[in-house]
Amino acid sequence: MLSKILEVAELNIQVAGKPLIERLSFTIYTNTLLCITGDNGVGKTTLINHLLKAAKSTQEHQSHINFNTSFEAIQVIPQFRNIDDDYPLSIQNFVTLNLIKQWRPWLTALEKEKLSKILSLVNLTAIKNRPLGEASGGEKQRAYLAQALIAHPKLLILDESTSNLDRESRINLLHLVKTIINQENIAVIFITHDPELVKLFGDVELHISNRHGVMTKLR
Ligand SMILES: Nc1ncnc2c1ncn2[C@@H]1O[C@H](COP(=O)(O)OP(=O)(O)OP(=O)(O)O)[C@@H](O)[C@H]1O
Repeated sequence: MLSKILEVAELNIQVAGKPLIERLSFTIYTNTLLCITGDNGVGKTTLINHLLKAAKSTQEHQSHINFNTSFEAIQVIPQFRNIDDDYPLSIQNFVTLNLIKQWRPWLTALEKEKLSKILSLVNLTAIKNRPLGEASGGEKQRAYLAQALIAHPKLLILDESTSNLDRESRINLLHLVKTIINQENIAVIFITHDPELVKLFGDVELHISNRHGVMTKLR
């Protein structure tokens, strides 16, 4: 059964004293890929930052934003990441960064098993010892995905994660995300400018324009 992960009701967001988003309402459920679309500058990233701030806040004043999950169960793959070509950490050590709370040079048997399962899920087992800096764009995105997934999120947020990938890699990544949504019963918010991906993979679309959001059920 689908359960509610987040409910937004009549939300207004201002930046620099000016309204950016007005009276936005939407709900996101588990096993759902919600695509957020809209022109550059309509406020997609600002909306996500606003939601995350609300999730982190322990105060009850967030009556317009109701998370049914803890802040710890939300993972974000941001739009930009500083991974240079000479970034030395191996793919598996990069993924592990989100697995253990305090650094130590070993993993327990259970942690090793988790790591191996996730690396296999994102098809990175064969190159797990390769420095992340040497990985291709698509492999890097799969490593980011693995790093997020190893924390067992209930909500995963992808901010334009496919924008630097070619068409085939974009489609492969979204195929993988869809598999994970159904396997792990999670919800995914995917900010994108790619109408083909929305059409092929989106369950619902939240389109923002002129400060307002319109929800469309896609399948
Ligand atoms: N702290 C801030 N102070 C002033 N303006 C801001 C602030 N944060 C964001 N903005 C402005 O709010 C608008 C929305 O920005 P945002 O990055 O959320 O858009 P976006 O829809 O994610 O765009 P893109 O598709 O280009 O990533 C932009 O005009 C931006 O310059």
